[in-house]
Amino acid sequence: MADPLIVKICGIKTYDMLDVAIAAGADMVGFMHFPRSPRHVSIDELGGLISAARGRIESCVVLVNPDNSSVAEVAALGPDWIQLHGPETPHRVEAIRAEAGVEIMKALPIGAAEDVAHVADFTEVADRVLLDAKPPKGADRPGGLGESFDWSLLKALDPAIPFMLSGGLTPDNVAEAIRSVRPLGVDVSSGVERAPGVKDRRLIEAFIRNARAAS
Ligand SMILES: O=C(O)c1ccccc1N[C@@H]1O[C@H](COP(=O)(O)O)[C@@H](O)[C@H]1O
Repeated sequence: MADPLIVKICGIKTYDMLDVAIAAGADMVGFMHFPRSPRHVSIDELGGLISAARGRIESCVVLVNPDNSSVAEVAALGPDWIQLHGPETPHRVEAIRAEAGVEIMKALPIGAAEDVAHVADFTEVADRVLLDAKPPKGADRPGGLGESFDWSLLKALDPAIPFMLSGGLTPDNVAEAIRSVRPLGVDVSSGVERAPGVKDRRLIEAFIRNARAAS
């Protein structure tokens, strides 16, 4: 039997929405620590949210090209995962994993066949890879833009590489995404919001329901 689908709800900022994601059956929640994001939470807020998640759901802090002191500061809060969503090289991912002592998810931007070829460079240095849409030139952040990518590019990916899928997923397209690319898991942020940074309970519930039904 195939492993159960992992569903991650990212960009949670409030205790209410953390409770909603848990009650709706999510497996992971993500907290953004990146000031340019509409989902940014401060270090103090992160500490509280990670504690509230502990033992109830896996927590993941999303960082963009962090320096060693940010990694240490976040790792000390005890999240289950750190997601690296910037231009970190394989060497840097390996160093951060050693420094942090928590599981590392490496987000990789996919926009063309050459990006798919690059995924294998990260499978040994990260605990999991997350394939996201490549942001358009001039974007002010590397993710969380509600943009999807051409999933057919993933036909070229080595089928032995498990991956999470993100980028523009919504309650309406998540089932099709799962049937098309058979990911290990799905990750959503914008698609379960009613405005940038404002999560919506009904959208979270619909996303998880539709994802489970397709898996
Ligand atoms: O959410 C953000 O603002 C963000 C900023 C910087 C890096 C990553 C970010 N979000 C992550 O991007 C993917 C896809 O998001 P979406 O569903 O397309 O909005 C997801 O992992 C977000 O957490």
